[in-house]
Amino acid sequence: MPGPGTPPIAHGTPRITHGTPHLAAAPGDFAPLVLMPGDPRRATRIAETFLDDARLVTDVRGILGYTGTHLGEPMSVLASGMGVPSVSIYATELLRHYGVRRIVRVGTAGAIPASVALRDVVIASAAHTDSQVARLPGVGVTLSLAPSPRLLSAAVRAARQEQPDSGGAVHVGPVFSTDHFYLDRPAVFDELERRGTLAVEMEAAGLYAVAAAEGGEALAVLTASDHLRTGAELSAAERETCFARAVHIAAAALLADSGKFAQKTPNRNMVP
Ligand SMILES: O=P(O)(O)O[C@H]1O[C@H](CO)[C@@H](O)[C@H]1O
Ligand SMILES: O=c1cc[nH]c(=O)[nH]1
Repeated sequence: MPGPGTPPIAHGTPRITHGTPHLAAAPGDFAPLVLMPGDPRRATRIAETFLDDARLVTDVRGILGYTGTHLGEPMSVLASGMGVPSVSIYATELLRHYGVRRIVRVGTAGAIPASVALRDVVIASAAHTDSQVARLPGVGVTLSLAPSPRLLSAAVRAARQEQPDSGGAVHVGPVFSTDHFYLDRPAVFDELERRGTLAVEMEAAGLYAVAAAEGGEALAVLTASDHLRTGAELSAAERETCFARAVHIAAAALLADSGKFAQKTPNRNMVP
């Protein structure tokens, strides 16, 4: 308990003595560029297949984080868990305390319109949401949650440069980040589809909101793992493996003009 005269520790601004409340990594353990899948097992797979010399840097709550290099550039991968609160915690701690500059989510999503097929990639140029994360408390403002323009254009460039036989289509457009995985709301999806929304998932809006608040750059590159209209879906095993194209595009976006992202000094709140 704080003694008399001890300033209270605000919720969300913990006094850090060892890592952060949710990451056990030491200062400097994360690279400035981070790939962020939802699933910890996907984080391990990305570390094994996309990073050279990857080492585990955190495993608190089973949320696995690794750092290595990709094409010679330091790069990390950290799982986000599911939903806006979870991704917001990890993105905030990375950007605020570990000197991270860019985070690209590599997630799965449910396709909404018939034009998006299973295994297609969706680059989220905006994130609609039913989460409170889009509200600026007290001032009556709803935020437009959008990715970093630089990462978005780099991802689109990388998708255009793919080999013609590399798989299904790559789409660019708005997605819906919802707090509800199981709520059956066909009318909501009809309205969103009319407004050009390509897919539903659960984290992009939270990531974009945190990046805006913390001054970082973010993007979400999603793979359609199921289709809301047809009910078609990938197996759990395929969900784990079919994201390679999305990760290639995401890594290319992270590396855009990355020369300027030499490892930053970790935030002074971080006591080793
Ligand atoms: O596969 P990930 O990245 O976890 O993304 C999607 O899968 C989870 C739901 O099954 C949610 O996190 C949703 O956003
Ligand atoms: O959040 C998600 C992810 C995949 N498919 C969905 O329908 N929702």
